[in-house]
Amino acid sequence: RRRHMVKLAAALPGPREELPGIGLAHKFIGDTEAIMHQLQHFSYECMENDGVLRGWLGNTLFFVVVNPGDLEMVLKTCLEKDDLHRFIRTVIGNGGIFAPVSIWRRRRKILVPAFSPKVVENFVHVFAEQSDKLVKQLSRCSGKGKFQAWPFLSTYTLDSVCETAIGVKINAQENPDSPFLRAMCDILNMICKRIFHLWLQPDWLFKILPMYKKHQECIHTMHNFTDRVIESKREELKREKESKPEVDHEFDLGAYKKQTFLDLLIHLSGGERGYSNVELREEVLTLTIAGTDTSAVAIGFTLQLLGKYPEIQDKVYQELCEVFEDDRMLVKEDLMKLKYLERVVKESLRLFPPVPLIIRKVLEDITLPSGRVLPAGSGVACSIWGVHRDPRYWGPDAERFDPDRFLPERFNLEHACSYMPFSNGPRNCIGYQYALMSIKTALSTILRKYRVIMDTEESPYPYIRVKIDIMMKAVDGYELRLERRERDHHI
Ligand code: HEM
Repeated sequence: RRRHMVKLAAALPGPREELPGIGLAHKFIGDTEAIMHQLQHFSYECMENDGVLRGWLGNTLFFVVVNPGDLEMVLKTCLEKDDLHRFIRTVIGNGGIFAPVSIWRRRRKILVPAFSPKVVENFVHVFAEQSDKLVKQLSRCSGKGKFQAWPFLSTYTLDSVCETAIGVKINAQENPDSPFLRAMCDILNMICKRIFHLWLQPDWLFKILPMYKKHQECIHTMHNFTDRVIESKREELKREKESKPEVDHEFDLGAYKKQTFLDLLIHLSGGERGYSNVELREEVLTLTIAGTDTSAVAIGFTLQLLGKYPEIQDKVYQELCEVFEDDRMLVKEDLMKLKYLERVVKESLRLFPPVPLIIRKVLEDITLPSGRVLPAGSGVACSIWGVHRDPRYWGPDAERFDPDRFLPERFNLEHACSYMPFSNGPRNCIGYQYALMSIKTALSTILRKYRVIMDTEESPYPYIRVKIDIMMKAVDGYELRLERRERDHHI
């Protein structure tokens, strides 16, 4: 099988920097900014090689793919996640996102109705309340020069996810030192180090390092917190059932409109005979991890882009003035009206996708629509960063920040996979509508109150230094300045 793999690999172009024996491993020893830079570099090299590039990492064979036709096939047929994801399983076990396909199928089926638009739009009031808190927190920094927006944005998304997923107000925005938040940040950082630093990968070695103790403490904190919430929810449901035995407990989405994901998962999986407490914890933690940093990153990049291009920010503000005639809280009907803001967010997700690449495993040889063959046993890195910036599909000004490319009359992509910040196919992001609502609510609330100021970008091609930290994040922690809008109480 290995000989077969080597033979097929040799038929495809590889990067110039490959060394015998170690392949490209020497290219990934730098910090997370250097690693992201390499990944971008391979994506561009991949574009030059007709959309597919191979590379060895030690003994493991990987392919980078940016051809949208090929990507569609990979995302449809290769559903198994790469082994690198095993490090995150120490926290979320078999939670949907990285679970083996055999477990994932059932869990996805249960999760789909919980994310139906009818359920998700009922969370908008949570996003609006949390955005209001965010704006209050930001007032401490407005008019006081540059500051890092990241701690404000990530606590906004964590508070929103915790309230909608488990119904608990953890108040991370007011208490950024909360043990759960600290544990989540620390564990994600350690997992990222393990993914990219080969020497931290063997379990036996990792267990004797000082980092291991902290790793276990973080897991304990996160599991303990979630377990307590689940136990109290079980008791609440039991009490409810005892007090109203005559009520029909059959599941009805309409009746559960105001419920959290935890309520929905208990009911959709079959109530007392459904998910065990461990399965519930795995699913809840998956949603927390999948939904927190991703949306915060998207808000951060969009704010920085608007700071760099004030004329685009003015247009967003204009639209906000038209939709909000006074200083009221956002309601779900407003979101549909914010069409320009939506184009801005989509364009920001195109140039700065929070998940810049997805890695899947090839279990059987596959022949791609472009004719290339990926051998069984290899890994495929689907480069979202690459496909979003390929001039072949986005034109010669592919790297220009131009929200109007999403105008219905201009947006006519040949391939669905040319734009896929939320991935594509059966394992795509289940939370994309939730994410867009949360992002638009936060941005519209911030931008009604404040003007974002950055050094304006002379070039139409925005440059932001980025690193890979599970998600792709700005190196500077989303540094910007805020200035209060003069007519803040009456827009
Ligand atoms: C801007 C924000 C977000 C981005 C860019 C994003 C991106 C992604 C991507 C690219 C994947 C697919 C990975 C793959 O194909 O292998 C994914 C999966 C997933 N996302 Fe998101 N996501 C975002 C927000 C959210 C939110 C808010 C939630 C939940 C509250 C969420 C829950 C999930 C889950 C559960 C999966 C796993 C789906 C499965 O394997 O069946 N995401 N996300």
